[in-house]
Amino acid sequence: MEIIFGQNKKEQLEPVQAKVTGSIPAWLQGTLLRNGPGMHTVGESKYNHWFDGLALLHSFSIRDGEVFYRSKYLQSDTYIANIEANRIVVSEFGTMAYPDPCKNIFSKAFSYLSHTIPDFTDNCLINIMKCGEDFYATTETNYIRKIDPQTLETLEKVDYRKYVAVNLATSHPHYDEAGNVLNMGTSVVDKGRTKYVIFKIPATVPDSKKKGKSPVKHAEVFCSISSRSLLSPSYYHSFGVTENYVVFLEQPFKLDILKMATAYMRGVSWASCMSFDREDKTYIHIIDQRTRKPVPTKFYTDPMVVFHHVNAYEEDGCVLFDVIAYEDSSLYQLFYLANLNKDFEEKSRLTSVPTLRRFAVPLHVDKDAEVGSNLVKVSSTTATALKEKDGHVYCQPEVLYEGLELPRINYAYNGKPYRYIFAAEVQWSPVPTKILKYDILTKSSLKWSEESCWPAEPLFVPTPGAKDEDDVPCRPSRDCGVQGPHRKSHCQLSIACVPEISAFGRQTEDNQGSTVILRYTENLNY
Ligand SMILES: CC1=C(/C=C/C(C)=C/C=C/C(C)=C/C=O)C(C)(C)CCC1
Ligand SMILES: [Fe+2]
Repeated sequence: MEIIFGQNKKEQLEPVQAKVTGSIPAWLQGTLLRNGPGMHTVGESKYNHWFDGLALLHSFSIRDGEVFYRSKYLQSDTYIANIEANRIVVSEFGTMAYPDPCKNIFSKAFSYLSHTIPDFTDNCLINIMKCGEDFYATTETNYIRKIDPQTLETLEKVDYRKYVAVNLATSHPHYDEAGNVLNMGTSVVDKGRTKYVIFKIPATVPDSKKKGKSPVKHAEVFCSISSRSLLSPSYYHSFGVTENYVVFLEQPFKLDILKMATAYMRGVSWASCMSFDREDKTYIHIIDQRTRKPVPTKFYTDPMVVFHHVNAYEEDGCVLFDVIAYEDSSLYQLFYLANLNKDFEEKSRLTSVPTLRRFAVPLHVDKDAEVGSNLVKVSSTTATALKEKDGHVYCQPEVLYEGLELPRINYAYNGKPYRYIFAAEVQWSPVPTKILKYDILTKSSLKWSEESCWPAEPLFVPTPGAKDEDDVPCRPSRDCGVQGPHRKSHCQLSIACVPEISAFGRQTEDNQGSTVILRYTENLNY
């Protein structure tokens, strides 16, 4: 296992034809871009954490039932500095590194309170973001890297801070129908304030301003929320949107800015500056997109750790939102490469299973409502919101499903009432072995798995012109190749099962690496 996780992956610069089992429907055309860590050893030095690895870009070009795969390392300043020095010289999430004294491009790694935050890595390994016609590799620092989606070449480095004051930003932005990007970031100790900043990147730039301008240069602050604490803002990996609101969880999984400011001197990683406070609460901020202001009521729930929001929508005066939640922050712990050893499947166990929780937040709190009464009047959920003496509202979720991560939806339903979640099934081990289609209405699920296969984040691709949320209209023997009496379920799931972070892993017999497979899951066992 250690070999599979920690082994440096070879680039595949020339497109190679993938072996396709089953048949890919004729309408599934285009290029799927993926990102993830690919190199964990440089010279003699090794990263400590799987999320530290140097970004390897993957592309799957799908046309006429054929798939061509290629991959290329992101030529970030971090990658180039490491390769030139033949050792790790830039700090990542779980590894503190010291620059080459001669070429110290990332040398300003500590400073004082007004410039508390050091210069971070541009090893953009987490996701790919589309801004207008441009594609960017992203991580959670202030840097993003433009890439060429065809050749996977690395283009310019963009520093968000030039346009919006954020030191950190999520890798899970939202997109509206026109392709405008909505993202969130944290601005640390800026003019005496630490705040969460919601910002927009327009999909298109007005003609007059077009010359050489990428949409990111037109990023604008949409609104901001003060952090509860100047020196310990919450860590967050994603957020939710409905048609009119933004949902932000200020969770008790926090960054300690003073620890971060001294981490370089103390020789400890950024990860060691994050902690989960199980005595604290999770604050739920609901921001009205029309007024650009938070709904004034203080909503909160029990302490939890959320990485992925699934979806959110408005119903009967409430914002309903679904998240994958943990009881603590042990997930990050498991991805230390030292833990991903041979006994990993037995020994490396989560201390809580990721659960799908639905929250209901009442938008208008009746002043006359009795203390202790449930303000949620939505019949579709058992989630509650109890009014308290001080006017605060305590939200308790409905647990919908236990054991899933890497959730995706039909994105046309983002922010809207929806029914289906596509995810990876995760029980006690952080490595998924099944793909899941969860039906929120019937609370039932369908699963796919195959021996020695580790599926990654499944992507839902709707059939052009599809009517149902999960629809792949079935044209017997044409698209999905299934003969005889036809059930829609034969080809119901158009999942392109490919890696979210690192290559889709099929354990090879000699355990010497992973083969990339694109699998059209027409053989889901319903
Ligand atoms: C480098 C760096 C960071 C990197 C975080 C990363 C790389 C997070 C990856 C998260 C993933 C992949 C979550 C999946 O659920 C921080 C802590 C933001 C801040 C300090 C600098
Ligand atoms: Fe993620």
